[in-house]
Amino acid sequence: MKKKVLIGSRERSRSPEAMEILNAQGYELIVNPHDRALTENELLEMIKGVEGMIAGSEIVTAAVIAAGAPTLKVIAKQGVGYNTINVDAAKEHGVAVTITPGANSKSVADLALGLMMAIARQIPQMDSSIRKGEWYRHTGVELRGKVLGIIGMGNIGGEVAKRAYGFGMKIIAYDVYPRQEFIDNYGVTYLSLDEVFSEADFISLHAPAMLETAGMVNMDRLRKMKKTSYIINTARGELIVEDDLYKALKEGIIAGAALDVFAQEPPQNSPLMELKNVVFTSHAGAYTNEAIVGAGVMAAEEIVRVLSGSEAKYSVVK
Ligand SMILES: NC(=O)c1ccc[n+]([C@@H]2O[C@H](COP(=O)([O-])OP(=O)(O)OC[C@H]3O[C@@H](n4cnc5c(N)ncnc54)[C@H](O)[C@@H]3O)[C@@H](O)[C@H]2O)c1
Ligand SMILES: O=C(O)CC[C@@H](O)C(=O)O
Repeated sequence: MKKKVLIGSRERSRSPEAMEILNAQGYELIVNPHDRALTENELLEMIKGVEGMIAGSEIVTAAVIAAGAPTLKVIAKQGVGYNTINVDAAKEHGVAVTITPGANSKSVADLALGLMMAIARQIPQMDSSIRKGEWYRHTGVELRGKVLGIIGMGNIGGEVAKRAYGFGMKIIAYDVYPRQEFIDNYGVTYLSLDEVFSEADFISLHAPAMLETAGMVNMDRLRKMKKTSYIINTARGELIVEDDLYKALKEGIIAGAALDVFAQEPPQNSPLMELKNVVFTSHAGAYTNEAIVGAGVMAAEEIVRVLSGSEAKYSVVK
């Protein structure tokens, strides 16, 4: 009997290269027919009898993993933020969970810099004002000479530092594991979390969503920031207390924000939408042709490794 593999990732994040790798193994592919994340009910149906799964942004709950057991052997996240997968349940059922480190870091870093420039020069605001027939020149600020604070200096944080260094920014960072290569290559100075918040002109978040980071950007930290400073979040919505950010933006405690990720996606009736000093993108950091192919291929290779009896290369189940 053919081994079944569920492709959970939505249509536009699927790469033909990844599908070819799986097809070449003779697997039967069960494919998410939608251009959206599968719901829990859909997953509960589709996971039955499946041995491997490529996961996109859908939430893989304990119930879904239990419904896939004991056939399910591996869930390969096409991406790096595995807070969407119940890893404890996977461990309990002997299911490997893998990620694709580095595959989308350049794309996310490009977007973080794009957002930084968008808020520094008010690019979206000018675009919408011209469309209304106006001709208003916003005065912005240069990135050169400004202090960039990076929270979470891993693969994406490192790529952001590389780009910001090219722009002549001074880079400070907070990470639980400082890396010498970033000090040597981009002159990064590691500081405490509170020092980064008080010294930065721009803060870019790149830490994973976990107990220790949930709500790390709250009113206490926002009040430590300069009134002229900006915050950019391309990591996870859980890192920011959105009500506090709204208040800080509305009351001029900070100058602006750019958000690719939200506590609830898509955001529903968020007061942030009323504000002019915020720029939004739709969790699109990893949505480039290059990252989709890179991460898709890495995820497919993990499925093949595990289903052919080898060890996964990038397992997150300890
Ligand atoms: N917007 C998007 O589409 C998108 C795409 C990819 C990743 N992401 C998010 O970005 C995050 C980072 O991705 P990455 O590839 O750089 O991962 P990574 O593992 O390479 O880097 C994460 C860094 O955060 C550090 N860290 C861990 N705990 C911390 C803490 N309590 N405080 C500060 N730093 C801490 C780690 O030491 C590591 O250096 C992912 O977890 C994911 O949630 C978002
Ligand atoms: O939800 C997605 O498809 C993007 C995944 C991305 O956020 C990641 O963590 O790598």
